[in-house]
Amino acid sequence: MAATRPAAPVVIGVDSSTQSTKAALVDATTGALLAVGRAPHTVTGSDGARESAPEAWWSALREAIAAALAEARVPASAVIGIAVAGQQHGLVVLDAAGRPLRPALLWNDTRSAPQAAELTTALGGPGAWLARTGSVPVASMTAAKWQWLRAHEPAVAGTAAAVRLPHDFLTERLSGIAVTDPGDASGTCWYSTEKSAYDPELLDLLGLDPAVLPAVAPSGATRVGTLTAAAARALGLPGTVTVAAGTGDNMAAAVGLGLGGAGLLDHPVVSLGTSGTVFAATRTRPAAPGLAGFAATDGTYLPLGCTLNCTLAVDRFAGLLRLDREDAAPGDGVVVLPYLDGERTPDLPHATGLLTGLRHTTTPRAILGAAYEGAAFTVLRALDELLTACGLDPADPRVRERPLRLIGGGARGRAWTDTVRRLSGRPLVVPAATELVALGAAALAAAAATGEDPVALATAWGTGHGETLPPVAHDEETWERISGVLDRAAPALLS
Ligand SMILES: Nc1ncnc2c1ncn2[C@@H]1O[C@H](COP(=O)(O)OP(=O)(O)O)[C@@H](O)[C@H]1O
Ligand SMILES: O=C(CO)[C@@H](O)[C@H](O)COP(=O)(O)O
Repeated sequence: MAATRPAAPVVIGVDSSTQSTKAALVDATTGALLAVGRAPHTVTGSDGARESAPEAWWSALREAIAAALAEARVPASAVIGIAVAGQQHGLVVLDAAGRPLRPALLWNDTRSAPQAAELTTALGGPGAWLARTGSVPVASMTAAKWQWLRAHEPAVAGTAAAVRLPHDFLTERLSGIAVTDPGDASGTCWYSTEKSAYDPELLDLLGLDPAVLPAVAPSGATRVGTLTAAAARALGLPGTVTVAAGTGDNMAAAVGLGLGGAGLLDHPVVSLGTSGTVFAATRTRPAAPGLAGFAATDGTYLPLGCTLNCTLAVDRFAGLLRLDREDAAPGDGVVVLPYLDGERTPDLPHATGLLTGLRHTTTPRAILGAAYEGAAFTVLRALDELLTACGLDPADPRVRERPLRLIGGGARGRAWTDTVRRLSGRPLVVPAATELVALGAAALAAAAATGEDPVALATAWGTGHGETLPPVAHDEETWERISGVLDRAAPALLS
């Protein structure tokens, strides 16, 4: 019979993202990853709609934790803390008993684009929003989703006793406490990153009663309570387990990478998942119209660019072409703008995919390669915007030689890393740990249980360490070709 592990204290970091829940079981002292349990999510909807059932996230969380505990053969009594990091922005509306009134409207649901535009105008334009929230409303932001709900389902909006984000819905299921954190709150567009509090005038504008919102835990204060008796029973864990405030998935990834706000533009991060994101930790409050000016978990900031079409869109091209996702060649003059879900960066919510540059000699592999190029270009262009907003010249060789950290499911793929290297011309650091969001959540959980600093813990654990891939020549020809197609096509893709 195999020996069981000694019961050293462990923590659970949960990544409840768009496509799945991942639960990382981590040694609270060394940061060693003992096991990862997974459970898939279902996303429904077409023509811009994207919804998931919050109860299914709760079931997936239970399933993923049970799988991780079983795999590691760790006794439940060893668990001392838990934290949830979730996909950002989703609108969860609950009745007075905490039951969802309808499926959640997800971050990549673009039906709220008209409401985002109306909100932008109502406050006096992008500058007014940037000054208060750090972000201009786009379809992804929770405020736009709330307005969509008020316009299309007023009875549901009118009866909502609680309004939550995905991660704080789950945190409340665990702890019984209605609490969110500054990072995820900053993705609502009703939280002021200037004042570190909900903005009463914005709540008025949105007709939102503050009583339906969770409290915002102060920056850096991660402990909110312990498991409720019902949650402890459902998870098979002791009721003494500390529950942390948790955060949004991108903020948790920053914690997992040990990013905490000091001179951190040295290491901008590119995440390749359902969303393509680019972010960096900064000490100054960012404000650029094409970016989200999020707060981080610790009182610093996390300016971020986010695309709607990354790994899923490219996998769709591989499926259509009946190719393996790694069976791609450079685009060879073909340009794909893979905006199958509309797009957020650039703000083209009604866009559809575009394919141009075909010849008799074009191969399926080149079309797939062009899809990778189009998706990577869109993320990397947002990186240039981010660097510019932070006062850096993206073309400066001293800036170009700073490594990008590449994370998310796509970072495991050769075609992705090759394409990002070629289109960025930058060195890449690919962390050996694949579940940076869950590991960041685990650091938040360990910090909540022990009182230590989560970023310092993740740094000591070394979760961000990985192989450095040297730069390859920047493929300027492909970059300029895609850039030209996007500039010419954008007016047509607007409607
Ligand atoms: N080995 C791999 N090579 C390339 N892509 C991969 C690999 N494994 C997973 N992926 C991609 O990762 C994506 C999921 O990434 P993940 O960061 O977990 O997404 P999310 O957090 O949005 O749910 C899938 O859409 C898939 O395309
Ligand atoms: O909307 C954003 C960031 O602003 C997305 O990054 C979501 O947070 C979803 O993340 P993934 O499921 O792709 O990890």
